Amino acid sequence: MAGDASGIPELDQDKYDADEQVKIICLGDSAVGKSKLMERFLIDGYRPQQLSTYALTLYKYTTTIDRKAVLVDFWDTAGQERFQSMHPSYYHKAHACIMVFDVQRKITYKNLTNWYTELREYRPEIPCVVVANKIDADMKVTQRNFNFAKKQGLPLYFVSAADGTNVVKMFKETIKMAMSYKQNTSDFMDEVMRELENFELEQNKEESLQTAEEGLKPESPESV
Ligand SMILES: Nc1nc2c(ncn2[C@@H]2O[C@H](COP(=O)(O)OP(=O)(O)OP(=O)(O)O)[C@@H](O)[C@H]2O)c(=O)[nH]1
Ligand SMILES: [Mg+2]
Repeated sequence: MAGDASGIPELDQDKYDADEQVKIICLGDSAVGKSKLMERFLIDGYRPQQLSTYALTLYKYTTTIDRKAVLVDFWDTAGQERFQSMHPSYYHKAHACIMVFDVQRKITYKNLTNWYTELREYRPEIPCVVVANKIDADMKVTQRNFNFAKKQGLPLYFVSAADGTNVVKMFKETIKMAMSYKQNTSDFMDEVMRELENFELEQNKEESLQTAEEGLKPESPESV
């Protein structure tokens, strides 16, 4: 189990001035290159040293889609053999998933089935992409058939965090999928959550109006 993420405060959307906020999670065995892919996308860089992610890392990224400012929270973790599975809060309210394997290690491809099963337990409907990483090590792999993605009807991207091939394309398309999921979801629980959020917003508005009105009331003669 990864570190308990439930203690993480909700990100402050206002602070980033975003119209929308989406959460994208990353899954896959240890050392498939999850963190390096984030690094490549977010800072257009890549440091080859081996550094395993400790429990959970959160990256924030802002972009504009259809003239809307979008704040993306990328969740990266060391999910892997060491922990077997993720804490449910990792999946909580995620809008898309990037599932990575290493084209050089067959076991990481086989384990996609386990990651996918767990993902669907918590998030049955969110868009998910399959990412075949490290193609720089052997370009021939792009000719091979990776049937898992096809069988599950998921998009498959051949990428390299080391040289950057397809990294931006994969992330941008995933962000778009996350946005469109958020806007058009038919997931019942998500609808309920959205209603609740709207309800809370309305309530807060009413409360602050009330406070403002009270502040405007003339002081009663007794209090003078
Ligand atoms: N050749 C090659 N090596 C890569 C690529 N991406 C990552 N690596 C190497 O693979 C190793 C693991 O990369 P990480 O990004 O730390 O893997 P991770 O999936 O985040 O691993 P955990 O944090 O343990 O879950 C590092 O030594 C990287 O340099 C790639 O595209 N090509
Ligand atoms: Mg990592």
